[in-house]
Amino acid sequence: MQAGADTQNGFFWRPQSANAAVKIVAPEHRPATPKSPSSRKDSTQRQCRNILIYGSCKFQDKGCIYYHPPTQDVSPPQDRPDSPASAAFSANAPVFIPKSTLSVRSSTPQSVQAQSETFVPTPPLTATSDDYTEHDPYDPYYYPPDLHGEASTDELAAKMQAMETNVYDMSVDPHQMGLSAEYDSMSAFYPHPQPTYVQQPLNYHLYTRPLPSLFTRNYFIPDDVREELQRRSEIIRTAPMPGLNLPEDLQGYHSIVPLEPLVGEKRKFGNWSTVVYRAINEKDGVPYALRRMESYRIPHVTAFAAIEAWNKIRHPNIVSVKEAFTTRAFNDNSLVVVYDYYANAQTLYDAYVKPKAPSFVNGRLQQQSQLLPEHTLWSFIVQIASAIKAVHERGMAVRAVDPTKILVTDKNRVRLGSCGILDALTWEAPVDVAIFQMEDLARFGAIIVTLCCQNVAASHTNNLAKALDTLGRTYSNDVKKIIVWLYGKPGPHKTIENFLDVIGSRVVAEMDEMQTSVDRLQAELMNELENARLVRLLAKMGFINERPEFAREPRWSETGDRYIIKLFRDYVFHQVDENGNPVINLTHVLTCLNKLDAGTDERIMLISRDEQSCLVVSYKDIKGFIDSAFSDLATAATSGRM
Ligand SMILES: Nc1ncnc2c1ncn2[C@@H]1O[C@H](COP(=O)(O)OP(=O)(O)OP(=O)(O)O)[C@@H](O)[C@H]1O
Repeated sequence: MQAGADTQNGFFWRPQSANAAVKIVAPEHRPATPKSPSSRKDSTQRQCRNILIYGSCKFQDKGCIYYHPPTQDVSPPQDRPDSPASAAFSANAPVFIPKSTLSVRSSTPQSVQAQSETFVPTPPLTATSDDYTEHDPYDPYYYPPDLHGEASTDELAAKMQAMETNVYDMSVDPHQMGLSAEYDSMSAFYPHPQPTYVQQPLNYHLYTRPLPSLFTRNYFIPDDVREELQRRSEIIRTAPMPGLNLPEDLQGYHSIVPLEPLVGEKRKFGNWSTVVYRAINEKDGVPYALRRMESYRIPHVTAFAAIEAWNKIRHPNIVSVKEAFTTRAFNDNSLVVVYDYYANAQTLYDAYVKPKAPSFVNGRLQQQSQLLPEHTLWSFIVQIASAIKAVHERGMAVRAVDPTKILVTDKNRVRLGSCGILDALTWEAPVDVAIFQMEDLARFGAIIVTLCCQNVAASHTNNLAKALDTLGRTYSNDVKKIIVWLYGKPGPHKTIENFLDVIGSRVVAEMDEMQTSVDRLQAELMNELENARLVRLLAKMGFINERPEFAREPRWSETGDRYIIKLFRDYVFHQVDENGNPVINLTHVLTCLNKLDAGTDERIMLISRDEQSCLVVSYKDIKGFIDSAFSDLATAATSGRM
């Protein structure tokens, strides 16, 4: 049923809610009586507004021309404009005649905005007749001269609009908004007592920066970041290849996928054959990397003590060790060590040392240049040094400082992997941690040479002189110095702490880079902050709106509360400008949805598609209608009716 179909009174009214649709009609032209050319002339027939508002009129006996009923007839104003009683009163009010044009469908009228509770102080109910001045009670667009001086109605409306924009920001000083004159004049208007403004609690649902007016790129996650995250997400979800004959369940891990080829030459870790798998833990649902040492029978449970020690180390440049166990699920005795999994990770060797296949550049097949930029090299040096320091400080040694055991898990982010395995495998051998720590430093030097020369053989001690000569052509003297230091003879001063002292300025530079990177990511996060909840809200509205099975249901027709949801959808998405062109304004959409999600008391005017009726309703009400409609749908779905 269309609005206005209620032929009896020309507007529909729903007693179950405080909202009322009001039919829009052309202004009624009352014939002027010959005796009263101006509307003021019949004012003695009309009740004085001061009586309605303040209970008395100080000009009653001083020439006020309006009707003053006997004292017992006067009931003081009790209802706030937004109270249900007041709303019911307004529902039965005379036909609403909009003053301004309604060519912009569903726009919030200024008259509604002007009702904003936050900034229009309610006059104290105890006000005496001395506190106000005489005014024309029958001009609904009247503003006291004090309030706006010489400003036009439009100017004042614009200021009210500005106040509306900041209505939720209680921290904003009205004087900063250029409203000082209005505020001061309002104080003069209600001098005794001053109205008290209650500080509302902050509503963080509204504290967003939804400023994009169009769907420009700047407001969304950059393509490269999104693609990388998407790729990782897909890799995590890749299903295991059929026919690999892998166990379905491995001590609480399932969906086992090998991360390296199972055919061909077996990979070696020292003397042991090894394979790395990705598997999902059934308890937490998180993917982990499982390194399996094939055909290895652990002689004693004390070998696991080393894994426990590694389990306690948490460092941003070390792949954390979760647990270790033995298994016969692969039809042999295997030792499995479980690590954190980094989707799409590469080893340092694969990323920067392994020769790449030649590729076509400008139509020519060319060898790909992989030369590591010096600032990236220093970043790797600082990160690896920091990881080694964390291990040495605990009286342990890494023992797996090798380009094939260091993972590149993000752009220029490296982590020591495969930690703890050698400790578990060689638990019986006598341990001299100091020697292992010296070895860590020497291997660290070898990694730097390998990265600079892109050749593992260059890092062998007998090739060092030639390697230094080669890398000296590309890299600074500082790089050469630290390589010499790391390859140097062991001694009490050759510690990772001293090494970090030597490269102190590079550490500071790396720290700056990290902070900048965190800032950048946080900025990205800010852009994405609201998306999740707004998408949920949009999904709800999508489920509710335009369901064909509800086409004939009374609750969805123009008299039902769910009709409001339809109109609200139009208000949010289908606005048109004064020329009838669609308004594509993302800011408007985000602002509306944020207010809807927060369920604010702010009221908006919804207008029917035929522009024959309008409805003033708060976001809070609309939120309630959407929630109830959606829960009805959900109930119907679960009970199998849909
Ligand atoms: N924790 C992990 N998270 C994600 N991927 C990993 C993890 N550990 C290893 N990998 C991946 O598993 C694959 C095999 O790892 P592995 O350490 O055996 O490297 P490799 O290049 O095969 O070295 P090697 O030649 O010594 O066997 C590599 O592609 C590596 O990126």
